[in-house]
Amino acid sequence: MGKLVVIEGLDGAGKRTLANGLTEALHAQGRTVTSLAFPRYGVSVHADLVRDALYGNIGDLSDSVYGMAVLYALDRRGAADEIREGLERHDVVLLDRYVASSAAYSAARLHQDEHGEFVRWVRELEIDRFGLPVPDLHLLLRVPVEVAAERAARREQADDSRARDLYESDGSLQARCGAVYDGLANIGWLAPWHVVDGRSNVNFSSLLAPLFTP
Ligand SMILES: Nc1ncnc2c1ncn2[C@@H]1O[C@H](COP(=O)(O)OP(=O)(O)OP(=O)(O)O)[C@@H](O)[C@H]1O
Ligand SMILES: Cc1cn([C@H]2C[C@H](O)[C@@H](COP(=O)(O)O)O2)c(=O)[nH]c1=O
Repeated sequence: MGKLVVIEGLDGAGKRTLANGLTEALHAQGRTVTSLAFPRYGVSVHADLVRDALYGNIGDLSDSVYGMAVLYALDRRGAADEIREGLERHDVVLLDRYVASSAAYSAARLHQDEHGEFVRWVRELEIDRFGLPVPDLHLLLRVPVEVAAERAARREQADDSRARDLYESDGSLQARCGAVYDGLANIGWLAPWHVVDGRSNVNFSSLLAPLFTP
């Protein structure tokens, strides 16, 4: 049975870049990896509705924290079998964002913390009710909010298709979200968390070692 590894962090933190590095490091160790990134834009109708809402194209939908969270959750529910199959066939299923993204962003939008009502609700919905697989490990890619914002801004300049959405343009939301992520990591919400400093060079071997100790 493979390991379910989830990368979490702020918009622009460098999650995709870390996922690519980890995949290379796992391949270099002779291990097989399959990856998914949530929301699954272009694959899931729920994810595409999320994108429309994040760019203000579905009226007041994005005002509803729970409405948005249900769309994110349905996207993941639609991927549950693929994740389970991936775990049967591969050493690692690597996810760029998962249930903890909803916990962190939505709690931050509601000005709640890791102990709040929303975090409890999202676990009940996605894990208990939808039966989504529980991660073996979260990697929290931690960078100061200003660094993440600067990286997102640079990427926006370089790539027209990556214009910042409602959440990405909200600096105060990103700051609160960073605090909720820290809180989730602190209490080991849902699964173990390992904090990765996104400003230093990542030591992939030491990140991966705990996953494969006999
Ligand atoms: N360690 C790093 N140092 C400097 N720049 C980086 C680093 N990691 C990523 N970047 C750059 O920052 C930008 C954002 O990186 P990336 O797309 O990996 O972030 P992300 O967390 O996946 O973003 P999002 O959640 O918004 O999709 C990219 O332009 C990337 O090249
Ligand atoms: C999966 C997921 C994401 N979010 C937030 C995080 C981002 O601000 C946006 C879009 O994600 P992307 O990585 O920039 O494409 O949505 C969320 O609130 N809940 C989730 O479950």
